[in-house]
Amino acid sequence: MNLFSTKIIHRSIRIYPLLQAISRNRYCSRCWSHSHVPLRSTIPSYLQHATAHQPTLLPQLQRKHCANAKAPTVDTIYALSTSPGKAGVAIIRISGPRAKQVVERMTKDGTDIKPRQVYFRRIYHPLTRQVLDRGIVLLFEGPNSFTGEDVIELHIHGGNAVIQGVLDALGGLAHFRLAEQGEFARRAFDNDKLDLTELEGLADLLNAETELQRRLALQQAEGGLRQAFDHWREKIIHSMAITEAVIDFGEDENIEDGALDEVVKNIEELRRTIATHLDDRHVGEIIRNGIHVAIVGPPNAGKSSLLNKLAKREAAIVSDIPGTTRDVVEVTMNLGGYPVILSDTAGLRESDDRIEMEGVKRAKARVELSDIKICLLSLTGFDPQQVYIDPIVRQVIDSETFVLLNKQDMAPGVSASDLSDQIQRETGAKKVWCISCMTGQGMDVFLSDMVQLLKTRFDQSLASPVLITQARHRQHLESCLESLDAFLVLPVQDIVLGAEELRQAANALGRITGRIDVENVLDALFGQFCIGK
Ligand SMILES: Nc1nc2c(ncn2[C@@H]2O[C@H](COP(=O)(O)OP(=O)(O)OP(=O)(O)O)[C@@H](O)[C@H]2O)c(=O)[nH]1
Ligand SMILES: [K+]
Ligand SMILES: [Mg+2]
Repeated sequence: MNLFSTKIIHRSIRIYPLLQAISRNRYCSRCWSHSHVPLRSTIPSYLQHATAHQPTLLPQLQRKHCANAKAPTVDTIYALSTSPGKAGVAIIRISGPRAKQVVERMTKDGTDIKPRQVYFRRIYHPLTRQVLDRGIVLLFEGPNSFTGEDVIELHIHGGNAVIQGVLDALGGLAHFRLAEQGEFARRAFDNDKLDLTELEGLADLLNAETELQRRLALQQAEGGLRQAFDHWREKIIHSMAITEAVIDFGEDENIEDGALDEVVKNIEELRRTIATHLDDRHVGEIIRNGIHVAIVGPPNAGKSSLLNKLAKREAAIVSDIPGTTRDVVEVTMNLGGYPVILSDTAGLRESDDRIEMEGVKRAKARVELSDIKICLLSLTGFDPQQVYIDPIVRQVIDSETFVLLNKQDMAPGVSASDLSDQIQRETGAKKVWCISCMTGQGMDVFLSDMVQLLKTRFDQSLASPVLITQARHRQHLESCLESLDAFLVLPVQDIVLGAEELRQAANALGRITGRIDVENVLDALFGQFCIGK
């Protein structure tokens, strides 16, 4: 069966509907890869590819995937999906072609089980018929399950012997085996239930420590990024189909005038969209990884005292000896829902002590890497008439720095607000507060102001549905942008090169969602999952 013969194509009055068909069918619907189709291919040749890969064109052909797609899995896998250890309830998840056997062989009357309904059943050993436990049995029939295969969940009592008994019994069934780390998620990916960004979102959701990280991860796990990236990729692929049709047939033959102008216009628009998303001040990545806040300042200002106060534990050594802290001391904390990684650093000063100078070097390096810089100064012996800040400290204060004047308890006569204003003017810092780590004075105001500042800095960007959360996404988006730019500067005659640039751009987006070149990313990703996920 040849749906579109070359003859029909040449005779077609309007090539656009056909181009749409091509742009849909030309790329393997499974992997969206196009690399195995020669660039200067004829329409029949890509229809040949399309029919082999696109079941809607030739339903009698079994759905065949190209090399990027996975072979069907055979083993049925099982694992404890809840945390190991004693608990009220434990959930064992089973996925694979033989999953239903669990119901048939390990419960009585197993045959009457309907998908997505809850059954309270005795659970038996399939061979000895010994009762292992009583619990809930749930069936999710493929493809409407997490993995896309038949999935059984057994909710049993969370005692070690019960769990082990049921796991051992499952191991006794033929073609059943314990799942590897992240294998359930892997099957979900292989069965097109999730793309790479959704998997990454899922991993982040399991690791989320704060409200904001949870929100961000959930948005991504639900396909927020996939939709955007796929949509952009489709736009490029559509433009590519038109470009290649022009290569094959020339703009004069049956192709609407200005087809290429339309392509250029679309690509320019897409370029702007992607550039806007890249210009996001790294908000998504910062929230995902934690906001790095560095505390710097002269020795004995109370930096370690501040860190301990905020962390609510004695994480760093405090003493009245200047130069106590040498290494960078890090604590993670939740500041009003924002994930913060707070670093205490060595006091900045010139010294003959080699180890202390190494500490100073590390302090400066940490300041460079931080998203937010807090410079702590001591009010002991501070003379408001003649403010002196050591040049080595002054160097790190810029218009983005927050200054904290500590030990307010040691300067009782000084007006906090007047002094803050004065120091702000003199140093050009972003904002100045007076506090005391000893008495807790001024601490509430400082913390609520900080949360407000974080809100101002992050919340607007966080509302965006397409937030780049990983360096990996940024890298591929940048290379996509580079290819689009290269396409846009090419003269019209270089249309063959232009099509190649578009292909590169589409591939770059495909790498984000895992349509192509995914193996190395997958290995790293599945390592983050536990056995039962
Ligand atoms: N009176 C008073 N003393 C404080 C306050 N904060 C810290 N101190 C004291 O100041 C001294 C130095 O505190 P640290 O926290 O070790 O100071 P640091 O800035 O980490 O010092 P280095 O690590 O040596 O750079 C200690 O004796 C603290 O108890 C405060 O608010 N008021
Ligand atoms: K100290
Ligand atoms: Mg210290």
